[in-house]
Amino acid sequence: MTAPQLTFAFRHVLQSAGRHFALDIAFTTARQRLVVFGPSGSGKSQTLRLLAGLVTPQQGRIRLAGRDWLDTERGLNLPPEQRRAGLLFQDYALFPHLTVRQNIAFGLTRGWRNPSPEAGGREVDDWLQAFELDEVARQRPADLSGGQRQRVALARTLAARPSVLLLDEPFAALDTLLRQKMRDELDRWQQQLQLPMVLISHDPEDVERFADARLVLQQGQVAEGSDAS
Ligand SMILES: Nc1ncnc2c1ncn2[C@@H]1O[C@H](COP(=O)(O)OP(=O)(O)OP(=O)(O)O)[C@@H](O)[C@H]1O
Repeated sequence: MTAPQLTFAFRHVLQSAGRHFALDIAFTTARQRLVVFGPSGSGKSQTLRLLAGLVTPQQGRIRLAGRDWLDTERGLNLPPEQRRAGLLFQDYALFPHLTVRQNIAFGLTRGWRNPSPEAGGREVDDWLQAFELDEVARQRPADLSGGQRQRVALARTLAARPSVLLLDEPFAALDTLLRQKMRDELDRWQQQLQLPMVLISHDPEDVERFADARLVLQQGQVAEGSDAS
């Protein structure tokens, strides 16, 4: 039997301005692609932030691809840079002052504050070509279409050679046609690189396309968990 790709359990209470939200989730899957689904405010983004290590839960464990990332009982908590998660959010978070080439090179070189305009050499050339971005390599994000921006963001994420992809509504800002194209792109790259992937979405088509395993959240709890293996 194959070892589970991903297993996690969290208990975490968020508090601000007199409101609190409790997340209490446990899930295990042996599959590579997990879609986290659920209504607005059910705790999807918080789950992703906890997986990425941007937030530490009051209590929790995470094990991914044979490696422990977090075990609060043992005092283990790998910082985000050691988890090497490739994060992609719906607003893409591209650097507005850097060109397309520099944005991708930033993923590749991790830690360089200002990649030079020619940064990244051959490897960035390959990513530019793979995502059909050669012609806009010198443009800045503000001068790109939504689909181009999305491709830059995905190229930058993949160029950093992540150990896992954590994607928060990555297609939400795209029109239907582009969304379809970007789903194909992601599908292709995920399979080629064999990267474990956690994708958050409200969109049933994402579930249809990517959910080898599915986790449905409701008010911070597991409403339904299924693993197709
Ligand atoms: N710092 C905080 N303090 C208190 N509550 C918070 C905090 N951050 C988020 N929340 C609450 O946690 C809940 C879950 O938020 P989360 O962003 O994970 O939802 P979501 O399922 O991703 O929703 P959406 O689909 O709208 O993005 C929400 O009710 C939100 O108001």
